[in-house]
Amino acid sequence: MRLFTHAVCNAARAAWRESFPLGGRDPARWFPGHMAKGLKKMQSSLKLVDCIIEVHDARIPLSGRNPLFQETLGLKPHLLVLNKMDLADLREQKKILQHLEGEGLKNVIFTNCVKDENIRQIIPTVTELIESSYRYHRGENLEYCIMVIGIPNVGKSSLINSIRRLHLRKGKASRVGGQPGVTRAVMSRIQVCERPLVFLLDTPGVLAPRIESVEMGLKLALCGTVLDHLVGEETMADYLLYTLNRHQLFGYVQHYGLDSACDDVESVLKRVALKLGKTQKVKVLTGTGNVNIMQPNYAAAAGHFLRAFRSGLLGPVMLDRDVLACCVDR
Ligand SMILES: Nc1nc2c(ncn2[C@@H]2O[C@H](COP(=O)(O)OP(=O)(O)OP(=O)(O)O)[C@@H](O)[C@H]2O)c(=O)[nH]1
Repeated sequence: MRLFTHAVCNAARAAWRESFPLGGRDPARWFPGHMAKGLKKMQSSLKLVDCIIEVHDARIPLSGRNPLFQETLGLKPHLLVLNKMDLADLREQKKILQHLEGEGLKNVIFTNCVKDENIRQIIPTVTELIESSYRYHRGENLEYCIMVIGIPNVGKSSLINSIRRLHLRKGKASRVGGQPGVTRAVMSRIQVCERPLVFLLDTPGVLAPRIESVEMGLKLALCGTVLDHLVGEETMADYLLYTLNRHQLFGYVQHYGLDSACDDVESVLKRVALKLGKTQKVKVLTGTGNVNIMQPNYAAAAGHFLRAFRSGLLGPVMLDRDVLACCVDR
């Protein structure tokens, strides 16, 4: 423990990169441009639904949402669910809510689908929202149909399963997976509650057609909304390291048994690889011919570093801290 405290003190004194080298990267190449079909299908199902639940990742509450959702599906009452709250640093929750309210989003709930946290609030909130939006009482026997939308891998299917588990005590109805793109089509209605009678529609994740900046692209990639190999695991690991250091989140030092925090991704990944025994034989040409040497497997180490972050082992993170810092307190 003393060792770790010492390492953190060293880290706090160290000079971290002020910015991340973004030049030459083209996020347009990371994000697939074939999601328009899903959005069209969602639009055509819109007449069947009373309300929209938009799920987004609580680690990026202010960025990366698809603006087309508001444009094409914005006619219906809208609840924003910021999921994966267990992985997010929510110390500035009030500021986040203020900022979202400024954008016209008054109905926001933070959830954790793994532990069913705050899930109980969803049905009463949406039914109240529907009743107040349509300004008439729909009666006891009517059913509600709600479409669940969002970018890939934010937990749309998990949310549906979680609501269903809580209200109906039934198992999974929608497929869940750690990779983006598990749900590929707008699904048929899934009953999630008996009283009131509520059906949810699961939909495929739809990313914005254009990513505003490289940094936003990297944040979206860290949250797993795009396949890692399209961005490059080592680039993502470097951006993760940069973010953790700037936020003074030095959990990775202890997690990987490093001597101190460090801003050089190659050194960190080398230590990660050695600790995990992830080394590989590489042929090197020397004056006496080819010799085999053992080298750290940087790709495997980067993958491990990303998985540790995504499962919360490196501590909760707020990737939108820079955006929040620009928000004016009201
Ligand atoms: N830690 C944590 N993980 C979650 C939470 N909700 C979902 N997950 C995980 O996130 C991953 C994606 O969940 P899905 O429910 O498949 O996400 P989706 O939005 O339906 O994904 P697509 O089908 O790609 O659009 C899975 O590995 C889930 O177990 C949460 O609240 N906390």
